[in-house]
Amino acid sequence: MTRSDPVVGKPLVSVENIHKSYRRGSQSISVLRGIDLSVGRGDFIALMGPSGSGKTTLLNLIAGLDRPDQGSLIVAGTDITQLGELDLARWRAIHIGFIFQFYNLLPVLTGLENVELPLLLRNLSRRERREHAMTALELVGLADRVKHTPRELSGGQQQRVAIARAIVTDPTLLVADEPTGDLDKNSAMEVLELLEQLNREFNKTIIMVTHDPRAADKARLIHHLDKGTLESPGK
Ligand SMILES: Nc1ncnc2c1ncn2[C@@H]1O[C@H](COP(=O)(O)OP(=O)(O)OP(=O)(O)O)[C@@H](O)[C@H]1O
Repeated sequence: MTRSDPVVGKPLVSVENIHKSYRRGSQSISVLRGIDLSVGRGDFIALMGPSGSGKTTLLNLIAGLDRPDQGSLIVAGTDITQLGELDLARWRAIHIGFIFQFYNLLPVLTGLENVELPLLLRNLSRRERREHAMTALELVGLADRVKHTPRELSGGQQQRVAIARAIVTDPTLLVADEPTGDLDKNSAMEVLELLEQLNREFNKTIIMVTHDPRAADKARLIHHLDKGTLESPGK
């Protein structure tokens, strides 16, 4: 990953008139109702809104984990609504780094092995994989914890391992769903400062779903979702 000056500009994510509903029995629940959103390269945005307003649904659509019923989703130059399952999975592996609320680390692997995982899909030697993973772990401040398994680490340390895993492939976009939702105040602040550093120093584009106003405060722009529609951004 290269260190660079912050550049906010050309949209990296362009969401147009997205609609999404889920079926529950015979009922159809409309979750997103005509969302338009543009996220610049190098931007850091927070998605806020009441529980059930559709934040995770929108994040998953942008990250290519789910598909909209209607609308276009241009992310990193590709209309991902047009990709088949296999191409979409390949696209995700190249372009998206995922950070989840509950870290989603594999408990039987060490921190280093967890961070190496996304690199198994790349054409790299074992040594190269190790070097890349070590660099990512150094960046998140965990070079001295690489042999620990997740249960030997605190929540904040586990989330930092998860962030190292998310950045190890140098993805175009980082998506974080409640990254501080399971952390105490101090660990949450460390994780947020790390995200802020990735955005400012490494120009990583970040979309973060959060309920936490302190987390949203770290973003450059806050978008509010309410009942499936987006309000004008504020900050
Ligand atoms: N796979 C699914 N099948 C059926 N309904 C779903 C599915 N995923 C989400 N929903 C429903 O869609 C609505 C929006 O969910 P979503 O998780 O996007 O909201 P959210 O704003 O992220 O909420 P929270 O803040 O509680 O995480 C909710 O009513 C939820 O129950």
